[in-house]
Amino acid sequence: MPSYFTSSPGKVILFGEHAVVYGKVATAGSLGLRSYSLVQTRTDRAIGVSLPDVQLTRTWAMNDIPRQARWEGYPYPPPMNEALLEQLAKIVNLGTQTNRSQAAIALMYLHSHLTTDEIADKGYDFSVRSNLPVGAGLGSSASYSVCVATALLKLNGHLAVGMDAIAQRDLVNQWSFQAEKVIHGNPSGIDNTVSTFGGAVMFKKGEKIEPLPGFQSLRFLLTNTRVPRETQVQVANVRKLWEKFPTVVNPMLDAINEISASCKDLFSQQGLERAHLLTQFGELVDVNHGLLAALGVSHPSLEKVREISSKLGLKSKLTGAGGGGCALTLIRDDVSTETVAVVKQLLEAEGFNCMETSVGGPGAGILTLNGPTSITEFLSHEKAYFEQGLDWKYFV
Ligand SMILES: Nc1ncnc2c1ncn2[C@@H]1O[C@H](COP(=O)(O)OP(=O)(O)O)[C@@H](O)[C@H]1O
Ligand SMILES: C[C@@](O)(CCOP(=O)(O)O)CC(=O)O
Ligand SMILES: [Mg+2]
Repeated sequence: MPSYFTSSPGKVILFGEHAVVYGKVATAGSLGLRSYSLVQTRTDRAIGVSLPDVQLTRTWAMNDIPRQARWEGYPYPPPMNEALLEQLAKIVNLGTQTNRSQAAIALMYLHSHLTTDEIADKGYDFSVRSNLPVGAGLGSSASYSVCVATALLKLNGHLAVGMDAIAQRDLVNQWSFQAEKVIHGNPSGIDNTVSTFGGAVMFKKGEKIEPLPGFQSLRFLLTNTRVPRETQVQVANVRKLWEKFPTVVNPMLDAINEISASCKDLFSQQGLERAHLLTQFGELVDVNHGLLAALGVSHPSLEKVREISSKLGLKSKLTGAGGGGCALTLIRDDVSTETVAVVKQLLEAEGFNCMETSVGGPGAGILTLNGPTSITEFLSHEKAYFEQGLDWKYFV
């Protein structure tokens, strides 16, 4: 049996986080930071799981994990099975609401549906490591979910030869959304969609994504405040505010929707000077942050990023669920290298972690290797190893 490496990117939400959960439009792009997974069969009917980023190494006996009978629409996901989730939480037995347990339950939920008799008879090892910070707003959960979905679909032969690239990615996207549901509760689907398909897009729940050409040329500084937070908690807090004051919150969500619409207008205006485009983009960044702060998802550390960057004339907003995690700062073309260096220095002096990035790279990919590979070797190599001259298939 071959081994499969899979890889999928994190994402950055430029406009529209939280509002997107309520059916509003959001704008997002894939990041250069990615997660990588390795899956390969065993011979002893066990599932070996190694997730070093959440400190989990554990082996389960195949017979201990229930498998679902085939359902209508197989292999596309059936509606979420809450009873199965509860059952898996007990079997996995890693506590509730911990990073490790959510990751393991999401994996087992997909395993339960996708594992064929042939693979169940052998067992498999599954391992993930990521270059993304976990729980910082860059979509590590979605990137992890896409790796799980791609690996299990491929291992079990569901990404059949002859299935076209779009259909394959659609299947991966649907299953990674299920895994995101296990981790987040009520995700919009934007993170797994961007991680699966890559690129820079406008996203609205239930609609086809719309590519945004031109975004690849934008430069951003990402600042991880290192203040931990969980997406699930931030999303639930916004929900409480919305339930309490719907007439106040709904217009705010509508306003956020219009930010993505205005952004799209900016990029489609013929002849608009780039300097003007970037200035206006920065103004939208500012407005979006203000609305998110009003929804209660900012944090003193995120306000600190805004204070420091605005002193040097730069616009920042929180990105992802907020409450800590990462902020995004637009680097206009006229901003000098020295200015960027000063901002970074000031932010890092606060204990934050900065990186420059652009958005819109490739989505999920698979690399098929012949014969077994050592997981230890896999885990000891950094990202570069996987990108050196290897024939990744991005389903295209
Ligand atoms: N590399 C990884 N290995 C295992 N689980 C991961 C990994 N990255 C993310 N996760 C899962 O995703 C959760 C974090 O998701 P979330 O709170 O949505 O933050 P983020 O903004 O990073 O997506 C973790 O608790 C864990 O369950
Ligand atoms: C807040 C939200 O819009 C994005 C969450 O992103 P992250 O998990 O913080 O990377 C939630 C969602 O869209 O499901
Ligand atoms: Mg997430």
